[in-house]
Amino acid sequence: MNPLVDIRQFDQSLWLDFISRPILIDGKLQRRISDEALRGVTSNPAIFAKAIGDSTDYDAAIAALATQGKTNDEIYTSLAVADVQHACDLFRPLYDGEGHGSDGYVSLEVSPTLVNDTEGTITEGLELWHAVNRPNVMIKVPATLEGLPAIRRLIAEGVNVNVTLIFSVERYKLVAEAFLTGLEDRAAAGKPLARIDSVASFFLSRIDVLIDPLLEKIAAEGGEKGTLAQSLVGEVALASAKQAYQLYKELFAGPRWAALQAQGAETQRLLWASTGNKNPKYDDLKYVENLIGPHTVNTVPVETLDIFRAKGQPKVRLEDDLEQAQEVLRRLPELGLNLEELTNHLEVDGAKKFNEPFGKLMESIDSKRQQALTGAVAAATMQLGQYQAAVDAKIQALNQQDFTTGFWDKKADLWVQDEAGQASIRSFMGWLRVAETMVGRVAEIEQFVHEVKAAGFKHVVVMGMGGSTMAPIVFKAAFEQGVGGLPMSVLDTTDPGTVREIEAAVPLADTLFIVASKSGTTAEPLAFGDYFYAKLKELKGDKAGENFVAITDPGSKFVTAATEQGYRRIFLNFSEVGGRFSALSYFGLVPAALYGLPIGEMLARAVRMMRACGAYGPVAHNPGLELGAALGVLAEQGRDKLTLVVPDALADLGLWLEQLIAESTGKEGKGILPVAGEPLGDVSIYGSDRVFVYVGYQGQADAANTDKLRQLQQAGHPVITILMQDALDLGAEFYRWEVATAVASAVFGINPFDQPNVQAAKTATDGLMKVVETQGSLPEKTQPVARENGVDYYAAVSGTNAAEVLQAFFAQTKPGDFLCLQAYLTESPAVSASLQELRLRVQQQLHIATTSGYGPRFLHSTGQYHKGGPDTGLFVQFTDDNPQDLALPGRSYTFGTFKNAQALGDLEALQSYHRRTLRVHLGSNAEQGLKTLLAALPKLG
Ligand SMILES: O=C(CO)[C@@H](O)[C@H](O)[C@H](O)[C@H](O)COP(=O)(O)O
Ligand SMILES: O=C[C@H](O)COP(=O)(O)O
Repeated sequence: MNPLVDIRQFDQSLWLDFISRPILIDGKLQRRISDEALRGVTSNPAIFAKAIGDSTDYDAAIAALATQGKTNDEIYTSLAVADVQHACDLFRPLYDGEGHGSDGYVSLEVSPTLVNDTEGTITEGLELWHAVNRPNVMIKVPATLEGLPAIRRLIAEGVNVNVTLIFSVERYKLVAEAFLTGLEDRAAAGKPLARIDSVASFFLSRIDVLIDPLLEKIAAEGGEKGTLAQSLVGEVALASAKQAYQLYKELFAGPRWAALQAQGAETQRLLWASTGNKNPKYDDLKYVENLIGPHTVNTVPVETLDIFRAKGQPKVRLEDDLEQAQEVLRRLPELGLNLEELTNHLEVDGAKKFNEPFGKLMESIDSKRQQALTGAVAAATMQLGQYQAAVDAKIQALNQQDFTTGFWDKKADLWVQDEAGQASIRSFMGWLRVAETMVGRVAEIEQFVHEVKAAGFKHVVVMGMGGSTMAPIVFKAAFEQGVGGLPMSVLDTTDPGTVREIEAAVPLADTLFIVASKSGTTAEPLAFGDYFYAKLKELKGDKAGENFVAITDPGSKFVTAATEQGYRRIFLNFSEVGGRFSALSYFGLVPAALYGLPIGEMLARAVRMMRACGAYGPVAHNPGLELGAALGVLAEQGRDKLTLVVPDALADLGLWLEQLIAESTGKEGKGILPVAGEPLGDVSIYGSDRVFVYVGYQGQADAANTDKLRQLQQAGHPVITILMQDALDLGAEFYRWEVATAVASAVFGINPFDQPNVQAAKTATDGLMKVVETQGSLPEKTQPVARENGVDYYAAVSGTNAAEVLQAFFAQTKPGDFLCLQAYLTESPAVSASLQELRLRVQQQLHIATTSGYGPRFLHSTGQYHKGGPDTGLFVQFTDDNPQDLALPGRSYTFGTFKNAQALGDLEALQSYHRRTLRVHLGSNAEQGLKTLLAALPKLG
């Protein structure tokens, strides 16, 4: 038995007189709707003042909006509208459902400063109605004399109106009249009347708060009047409500009403407001239990609602003792109390009670806004030596051409001149402002996180390739798991050993699997999804879908598949945001939030960088443009190896930067090669093809790196340093680097947003998989040139043993070349250490840049540069026997075969571009095989 539910049998609707972002996010409001028959929400300026001004819950959003240049009013409206929209969405099933009974509404009030301004109220009422853009919002308008014409007009416009601040039966009559006339105006204009709902909010406890002390004073004087006064104490509010209800019944009967009703009109129900008891002598439920009557609403504060749940006695009482109620109001004048005058005072006071907290709220927003505007983005220090003049000239030229304005206007001719290229560029520029859009989606994502935790999930696995998983990889390394977050793993390889490791490490039934694929057609994430879905099916049968979430573009085929498989949630990203530019969209932010990171703050920092880059008006220095111009000019002058130096915790930032830079710029034989994970060595080993970029933290000494960087700079190498305040600045840095990459691409005159060679490799792999499906295995076309100690060497060079093949292969090196290690192996510390050793030896002996990546991850990243960039790479591909292979459910091949196809497809692609390649097959034990190779490696150079 729950009185909150039982009260429904008396056709009384309970609404909640409160809103705040936490109750929207943490599921509390949803639970009240689903479990406790809550049927609506009212807000008012004082409620928002408490929610926003007295908490830090909205601070990140305020900072982001402030940085966008919004005024205090705009910030308030944006926050309130977002919350009301969110609440409206939670009530939408009720509103749309058959038993809606005119419920399912959320009220949003016009500014309290408009209390005596008819036109202002109409304008703002319409603005809020359109801004919230939900059929189940009610716009609250005060019942002042100036408010009445606004009510009529808004109703005539088809806006749902909650008339607030009604304190007397006389005024209530005028309110109902405004409503009826509004409906008549609308009918006369030939517009429909159905589903235009309105409530008249009659304020109760405040009446007793005002009148009781006056009565008590008279009572204290004694005599007949004293006795009468004593008998009226605590009776006036309820008596007013009862009389108003009788009037309601009268007004919404008879021919006038019948004519409107025939056109589908609903009555304007009475809503009891101010129903939290303020007098400790009275029962806490005085203004709830006594006002239960058919077709009425009571908006109840949280505490009162909870008391009603605990001990409420629902029963119709609104028409009890009607005569006595009339008597109360009739006899007041005998005591010299003029109710109308007194309630006028309540109206003035009511306006004040909203205006004062609202004023304080605006002051608090103002100070948070000012504070946000003082925040600066991390400065990039550029020590460019002999290149400084050329870079400065480029920056000046870009500024003269007003590049920043053109950039924000999406002028594609800043990059390429052909029409098709320009159209493609324009269609991928959604990333420019996606962070702003996501500021408004933080609450939605955080609500999802609460839902996932409430459902008992203990772990998250993000599965995808390239841009769809890079940001989560960076977050996992750069941050500790956040308070209240879930442990997170990322799967971005078809390597069966790694799939097994993840499967063994997570509690399957309690793990949430996120399948992230923009296109929804990439073979790897679909395979991961199929594999783990089959596992979950074994555990949970038809409920397997509960453990799956999709992030993909609208309209992708994957949306249909995920829907059919009953995925818990599908987040639709934005088709105009490309994969490697998607860190600040659902792809990065959903995993980040599940991992417990404050995504609102991260977005606020990103927006700050947007501002610095000119998103909200001209800037003297655009940090994204300046970095991009420097990288572009340096690359054109031969410094095309961007050597990234970072403290340990930021190691994986290199993966993200590699993809962004290599995949965006590595095409048409041009590009910048990101070199990540190469430890800094002696100055003498570096050629004149390097630019060094250090990304670290302010105030955190990193002497080993910074000393070496100083020496490099003194030796004439360009060095760029960016020092973040903390890891949350990654939001800003993602943005800076995205702009810089786009600008560097403009310097080269290429389209930064396509990846033709990655697509070609995907297509080649798909072709090979078709061969596997029809013939049962991959074609084995070549024989090794050498075979030694269980390791096979495949190359175009000749040699009779491993050392000779390696010698001949590396003998092809020219200054300015780079070594690229491609490991289609299970990632492990031992494998990584051997790869690092190989890099180091080559770097020290041949003085070339070295890169290393695990396959197939790098195919979706640096793979573009390998084939599309300049012909300066020496590629060593490592494969093994996939000793721990795994079957793929419903397919004729295994993960291992899939991975082999990817390696083979890419090798063929590299060779078709005449790249220098060496494939080393390590046999059944990759760790051992790598050691064998290192032992065979002769002195080079
Ligand atoms: O929306 C409404 C009425 O429509 C309510 O939020 C209404 O403003 C509140 O019930 C009152 O402001 C609360 O008044 P009180 O309990 O502070 O006297
Ligand atoms: O960087 C993107 C990868 O190629 C994956 O693409 P996707 O998100 O469409 O699956």
